[in-house]
Amino acid sequence: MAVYTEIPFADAAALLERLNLGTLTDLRGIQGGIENTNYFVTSEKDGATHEHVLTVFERLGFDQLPYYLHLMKHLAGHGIPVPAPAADASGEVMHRLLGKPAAVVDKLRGHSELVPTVRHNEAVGAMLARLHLAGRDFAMSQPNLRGLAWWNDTVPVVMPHLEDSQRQLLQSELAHQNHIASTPAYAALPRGPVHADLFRDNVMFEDGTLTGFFDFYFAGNDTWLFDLAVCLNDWAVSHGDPAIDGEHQPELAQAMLTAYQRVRPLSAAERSLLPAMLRAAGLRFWLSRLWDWHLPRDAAMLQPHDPTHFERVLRARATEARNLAITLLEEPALAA
Ligand SMILES: Nc1ncnc2c1ncn2[C@@H]1O[C@H](COP(=O)(O)OP(=O)(O)O)[C@@H](O)[C@H]1O
Ligand SMILES: N[C@@H](CCOP(=O)(O)O)C(=O)O
Repeated sequence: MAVYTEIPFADAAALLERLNLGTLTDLRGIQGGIENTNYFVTSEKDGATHEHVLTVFERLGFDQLPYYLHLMKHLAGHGIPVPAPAADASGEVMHRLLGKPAAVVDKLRGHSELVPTVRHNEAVGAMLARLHLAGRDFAMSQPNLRGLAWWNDTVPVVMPHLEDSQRQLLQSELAHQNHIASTPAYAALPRGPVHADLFRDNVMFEDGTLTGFFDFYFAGNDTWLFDLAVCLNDWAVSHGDPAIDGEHQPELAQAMLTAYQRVRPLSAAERSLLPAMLRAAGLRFWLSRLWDWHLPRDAAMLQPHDPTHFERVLRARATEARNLAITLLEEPALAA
């Protein structure tokens, strides 16, 4: 479940009224997600029915949210299918409900594809590249708050909860990522606003067609390659069966990479650092899952994901990443 804050009907109705979205007719808590309180809201305006998503932010504060909400607005304005946030009469897109920050965004059609095919991965790869290009003239900047600085702060916090082999993996990977971040090749990576959490459950499809990317609340300015690596580690690995969980799925990875590069070919620096970024993306989500698992801020408020899946992903990427990336990038279709 993901309704941490119960929103009274009257409060939601008053907010919709203020946003000129009509009269609230239905308010349904959404069972899904782990970070925020989400409701589907239905309203009537000028004889038509409208659907939106009302989010109350449980972790993020009033300082960080403008970046995410304005990025969504910017991308939607540039033709990327992203839920646009509703503004009040003064143009403000961040609102307040029960003392917490809140937003109302367009409801996307369709559902998530948890077992994607090559077609789904092609659609996501192409749209991700379009998103990166569309973000180039976004005026605001905010670091990826789950980036290297957070990894360095958080590794010592989770360390006491781990077994020796896990400690070793975490420490050596952090050292590797600190080294990579200091190299000229890393400095040469193109960057801009990135989603940074574009997992299968943050993309909608309807009848096989991509209808949108959502949940931008881990977005930030970072390398485009890191964003692509986050996607590859979720959309192109095995899930579920413990015997193969976390294994690379070459056909799915190839589909995403090829489609991405048709829109924006990777630079030489990006091609050389794909293995390192696949590891970085594995580390990022293993670490956040460990942190949620072992150090819940409030047990009643969090539904942590299983960290072991990303431990497997990281171990696999750390041992195979170089060969894997070389194979992927040597495909004739991708040769520069
Ligand atoms: N804009 C949207 N359009 C349609 N459904 C949405 C939208 N935003 C959220 N949802 C639904 O709410 C669920 C939880 O949202 P999510 O952003 O993943 O929550 P959290 O940030 O708490 O992890 C999603 O799985 C999806 O079903
Ligand atoms: N995608 C992350 C967790 C973030 O949760 P979300 O529901 O907001 O996408 C993970 O799988 O660890």
